[in-house]
Amino acid sequence: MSSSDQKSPEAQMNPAQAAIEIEAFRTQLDAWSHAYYVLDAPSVPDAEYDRVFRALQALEAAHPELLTPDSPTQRVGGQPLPFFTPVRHAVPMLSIRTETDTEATGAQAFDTRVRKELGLAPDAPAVGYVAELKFDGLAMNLRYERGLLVQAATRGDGSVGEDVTQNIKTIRQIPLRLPKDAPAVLEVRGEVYMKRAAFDALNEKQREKGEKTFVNPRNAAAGAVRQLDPAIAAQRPLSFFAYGLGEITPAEQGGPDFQSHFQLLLTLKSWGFPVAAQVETAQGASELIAYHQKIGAERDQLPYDIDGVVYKVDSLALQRQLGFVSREPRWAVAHKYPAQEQMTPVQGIDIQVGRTGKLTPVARLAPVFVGGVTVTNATLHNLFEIRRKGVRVGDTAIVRRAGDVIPEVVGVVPTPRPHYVPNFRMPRQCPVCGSAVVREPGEVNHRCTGGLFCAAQRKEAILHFAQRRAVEVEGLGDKLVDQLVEGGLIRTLPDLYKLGFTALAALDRMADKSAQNIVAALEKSKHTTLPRFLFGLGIRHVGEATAKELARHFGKLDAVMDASVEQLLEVADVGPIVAQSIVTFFAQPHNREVVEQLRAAGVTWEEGEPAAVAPKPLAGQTFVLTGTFPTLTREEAKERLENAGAKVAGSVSKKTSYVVAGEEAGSKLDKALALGVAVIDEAAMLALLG
Ligand SMILES: NC(=O)c1ccc[n+]([C@@H]2O[C@H](COP(=O)([O-])OP(=O)(O)OC[C@H]3O[C@@H](n4cnc5c(N)ncnc54)[C@H](O)[C@@H]3O)[C@@H](O)[C@H]2O)c1
Ligand SMILES: [Zn+2]
Repeated sequence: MSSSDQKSPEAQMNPAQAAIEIEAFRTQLDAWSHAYYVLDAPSVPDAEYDRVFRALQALEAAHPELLTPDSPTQRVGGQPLPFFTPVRHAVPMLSIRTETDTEATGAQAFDTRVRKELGLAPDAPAVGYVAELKFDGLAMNLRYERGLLVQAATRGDGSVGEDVTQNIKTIRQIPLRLPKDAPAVLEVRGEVYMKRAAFDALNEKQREKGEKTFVNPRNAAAGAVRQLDPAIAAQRPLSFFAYGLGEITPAEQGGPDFQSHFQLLLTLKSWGFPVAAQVETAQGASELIAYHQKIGAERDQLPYDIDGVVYKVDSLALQRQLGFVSREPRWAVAHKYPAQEQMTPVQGIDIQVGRTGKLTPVARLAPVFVGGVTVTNATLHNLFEIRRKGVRVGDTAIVRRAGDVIPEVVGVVPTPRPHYVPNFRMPRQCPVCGSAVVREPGEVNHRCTGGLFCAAQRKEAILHFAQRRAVEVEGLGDKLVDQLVEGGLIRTLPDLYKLGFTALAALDRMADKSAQNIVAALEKSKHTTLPRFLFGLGIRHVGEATAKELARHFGKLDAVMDASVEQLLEVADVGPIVAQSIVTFFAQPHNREVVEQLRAAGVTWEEGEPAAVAPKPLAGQTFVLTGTFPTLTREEAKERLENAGAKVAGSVSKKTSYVVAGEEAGSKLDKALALGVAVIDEAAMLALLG
């Protein structure tokens, strides 16, 4: 406490009141810690946890008689999970004191404290430090005996961690064997983390499968490390950085005689451990401040999350002299940056239409400072993510912004809603163009079907139409399309053919010669073919090959436009999803108008006669699928069979033509055998498909 007469609000509280407050804070922090450390599923952002943690620290400081050893402020981490073998650490794994001030003064405060503890005179030389990144992952103790990795353990509660050796062995960066000069016993400490790109890819995959996503890379890494199945851990790409030591053969017994932390890190590197390139030595507070600022500016560009930097006294002799307080060393401090996750109320949910027609729900937020910028909206990805995370208007969202990735809502803080709020629904019509919104079976995303007309999709539509494999307008690239659309010269595709030399030549950075070339290219593009034109319309799932088949089958554009799902299904290569997509596309009046305008603008092709319909090889046959196939997923097999005209049913009956059985086939196989239905494997099915 300062010597001033003014008492802090904590100190003014009477002891009974303080005891109640303290108890409430401890209960809250314990619950959050359990979710965070034990379940790997944080329920609030770190910033919120830290805020309550500091409030508890302040109360305990003002009322030291209420401090108990079981307080969250006195403990490290969480209980180890019972299904891992416990590992008692030879040297405890502690926490690091956090300098809460994210400004430069944080480094100053640390240096002042160190100098005071060491009893240095004001004119004594600057203290030597090492400055490192504070990786946002989980701490790991790697134990090597006679050069071999024998055990990897989590921090756990600091004294007892969990044996996760099998999972850690899947991290390629961690050496399994050390060079000859490594000591007989060596424990290396460092952080296991997941790179942001790996994390984004993992979540993207989870999202596509409609499965639960991870809140942040730390959480994903912790979940992977504390995974019972090493095969799953191996699929989650993890990385490692070394930053310190646990037990080591003493110098008297032939171990290395390190003098400084920096020397220790260099040696770890020489033994094959990854050490961050950003580790630096620094003299005194001013160089620490400079380091904090430099890394702060680079933070967004780093391929992994850091939540701050760590300063350590470099001399190991001075470290020993400074020693430890209950849960942290006195010779190190973490100096943070603005948090990458914050809480804020959701004020509304808007829909954004992307350039390919995907509808993305976006949370409109009360402005919040996160990851170094003020954020007012954050993506919710898709309807299923909203449902899974349980986000409704009025809820308090946890918003994450890391790197230059767009901010996202990773969850909500579970709090009761004061009144009933309906579940969010996706609109049935595109908010930009009014066309029908669809979601295909097995897909998580909703899409606008007005591809040719929708203002959100116009750039994409023009580029797709003008590409070489479609209606080819030579010289019409990305930049020019941007210029034309943003300058208001083109609203829909047919406007392309209204562009004259004068309008083009008037554009910025457009030479007369280039303008002439574009006019000529546009003229030339008017003579095209039906397959190119059909492909150029950008109908979802209609690629070049399908466009060719459609043209061959129907001969004329109008026949394609008016075809029913059944008629489309007769086309080789067209299954139910493609057929539905074509029908929906031409059911949008605006898409049809655009096609008419293109024809009116003079786009022509030679039409042909419809081809004689070759019956599909498996028309009239019914298949039932069961078990896991060696090469195809069930969905793929179904699609292939349906494209070939077969029906795929869910249960076996006398009418079933074939049961395709894979590994671990279930009761359907028994039924087929009982009814005498033909049972084939995947290879035989592929043979039938031809
Ligand atoms: N959101 C929640 O509900 C919740 C709950 C509990 C804890 N937390 C968060 O956990 C953190 C507190 O945990 P803590 O006590 O482990 O402290 P800490 O994680 O802030 O600091 C200690 C850890 O830093 C790591 N570290 C990274 N880089 C390092 C480096 N270069 N040198 C040394 N160590 C390095 C080590 O793993 C070490 O264990 C806080 O950020 C807190 O917000 C959050
Ligand atoms: Zn639209």
